[in-house]
Amino acid sequence: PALRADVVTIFPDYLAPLRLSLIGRAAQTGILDLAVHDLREWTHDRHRTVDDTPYGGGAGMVMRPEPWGEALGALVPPGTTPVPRLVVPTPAGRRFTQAVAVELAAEPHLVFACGRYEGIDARVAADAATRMRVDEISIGDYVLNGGEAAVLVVLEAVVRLLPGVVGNPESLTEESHAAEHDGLLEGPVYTKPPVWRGHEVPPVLLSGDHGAIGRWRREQALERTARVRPDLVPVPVAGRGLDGLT
Ligand SMILES: N#Cc1c(-c2ccc3ccn(Cc4ccncc4)c3c2)n[nH]c1N
Repeated sequence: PALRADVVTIFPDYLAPLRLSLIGRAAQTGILDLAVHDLREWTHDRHRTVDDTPYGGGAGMVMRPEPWGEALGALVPPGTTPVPRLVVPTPAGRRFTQAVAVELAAEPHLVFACGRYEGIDARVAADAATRMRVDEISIGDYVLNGGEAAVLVVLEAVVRLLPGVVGNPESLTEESHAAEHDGLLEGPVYTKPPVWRGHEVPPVLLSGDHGAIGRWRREQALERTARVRPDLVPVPVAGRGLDGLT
């Protein structure tokens, strides 16, 4: 497979959508080797306890280190090659961006640790870091109840970049946030009919003049990016100007 992904969670059913559509097909065709594991497999008490009260007090519960240590030890036994990257979703992580998705898509093996409660005992990541790269990531500046939704987001963004997953790989270079699109947002898209409820498709798109169409699309991307995400608009670099961006 191009990518092996292990997901450890106390809610394995939450990852069921990964069996659908593009990601599901990638798993079916062997591009992706996906395994979802229930953390409680690595508990030994009658109640299969995965959490406990936080040292230092405070609200909520913290995930105990022992089950995680055993789970990661089972999934990444000493001597495992290639050494996987441990991806830990957390509100306190580095921002997950398309550039990070490209980085992760180059990895042969990813292990995802889905936390719940107030998070995972910090010693789990510290201990794992002695044996593998640990990447704490956040999918955005809003608060979720756990890491599972983040894993769905990250895996979708990563797997679609793998060769053979998306029908037309060219589409990956023309989309919003793609480096090949200078990180700009895409402009509007249209299909048949040429007029719908009185709304016309911009005539240039029906002109067959591919130079004019390319310029129009560029202009639309710049205009939309400046309006919706001014932070993404490239600034002219001294001496390089906006080559090709105007
Ligand atoms: N990625 C990502 C995230 C999360 C996230 C991820 C993992 C966990 C595990 C536990 N929680 C709950 C919690 C813990 C501490 N503070 C607030 C909420 C999580 C939230 N929230 N928002 C994001 N963008």
